[in-house]
Amino acid sequence: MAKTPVKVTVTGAAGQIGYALLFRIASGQLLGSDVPVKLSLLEIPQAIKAAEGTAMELDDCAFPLLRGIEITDDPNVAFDGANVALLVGARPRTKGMERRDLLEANGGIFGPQGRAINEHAADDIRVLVVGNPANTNALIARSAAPDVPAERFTAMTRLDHNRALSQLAQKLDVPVSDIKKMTIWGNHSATQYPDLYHAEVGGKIAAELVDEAWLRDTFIPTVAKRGAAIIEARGASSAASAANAAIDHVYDWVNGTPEGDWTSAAVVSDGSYGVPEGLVSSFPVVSRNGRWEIVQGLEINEFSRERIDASVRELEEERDAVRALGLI
Ligand SMILES: NC(=O)c1ccc[n+]([C@@H]2O[C@H](COP(=O)([O-])OP(=O)(O)OC[C@H]3O[C@@H](n4cnc5c(N)ncnc54)[C@H](O)[C@@H]3O)[C@@H](O)[C@H]2O)c1
Ligand SMILES: O=C(O)C[C@H](O)C(=O)O
Repeated sequence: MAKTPVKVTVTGAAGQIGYALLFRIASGQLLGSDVPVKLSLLEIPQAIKAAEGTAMELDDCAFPLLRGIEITDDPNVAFDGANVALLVGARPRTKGMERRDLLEANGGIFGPQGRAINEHAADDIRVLVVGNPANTNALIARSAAPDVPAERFTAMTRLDHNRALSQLAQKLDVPVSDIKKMTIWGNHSATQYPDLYHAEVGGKIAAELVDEAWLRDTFIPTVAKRGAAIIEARGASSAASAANAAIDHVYDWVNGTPEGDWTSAAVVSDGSYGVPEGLVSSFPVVSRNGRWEIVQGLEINEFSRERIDASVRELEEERDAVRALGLI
């Protein structure tokens, strides 16, 4: 029997992540090689023409799973019947812009998008926020969508997770596939905490396989500041690796994480590990039956506690700032 196409809405579709993402979605890598998709591209009016150009290229790939492309500058149209929403488009920080201005400008994007999702998306909508500041943008969108279960709003820390896997694999000279149970805690920012006290390599705890100075002074800052290092090297922020992480996040969410392992995602906190309820914070998670579940019962040592708390404090400050602006 023919399957109904899944509607995937991508905002900021004409941007650099959009360009790295759309072809992979259309080829079946987001949801599965037997799942037909319809793409909806949301852009600002000035970028609609560029989005049309990308759509022409998508057509020219003749992807068997691609069942239609819609291009619009209206969130109510873009999210109408959407099953998956990838919120990539955001207002970048420009020269002279204060953090408050950045949060306010993004509130003007993610509030209306959250409302449009609330009113028009399909009942099974799943939202991944990529655009920065990703965790707090997800909080804003979620607050604007009271009728959508909170668990459907997530923000992306899978790129940080993948970066941590690669850094550790290179240090230990092992394939990435030998590493299990990596965790990113907190915010997608320089305060994030990549945790080696639960990660396992060949069944051994990773923190016991590296010296403490490397863990503290090299591993953590390299992972946490990798985004800035990419910008410095490329002259533009990460695009293909960010798109890859978005694909990994949604694929696992829909299809489940492998037994005996977990991944990292920023989800709405239920109070686990002392993270205040409602904050969108990164945790170790598994996906079962299409739902993220926070891995429970991990022992958190003092070193980890301090770092998780520092990142969560930053999330609380961002939450308080958007609350003061009336955005949540
Ligand atoms: N979470 C992560 O791990 C991660 C990693 C890399 C980049 N990012 C963030 O992702 C975002 C996008 O990055 P990029 O490199 O693609 O940027 P980009 O500037 O190349 O593209 C952004 C696109 O968003 C569009 N846009 C702006 N406002 C919009 C709106 N209201 N509705 C729809 N589209 C809108 C712009 O027209 C532009 O085409 C940035 O905020 C970046 O910081 C996050
Ligand atoms: O866009 C950025 O500021 C960096 C990005 O979030 C990244 O982690 O690569």
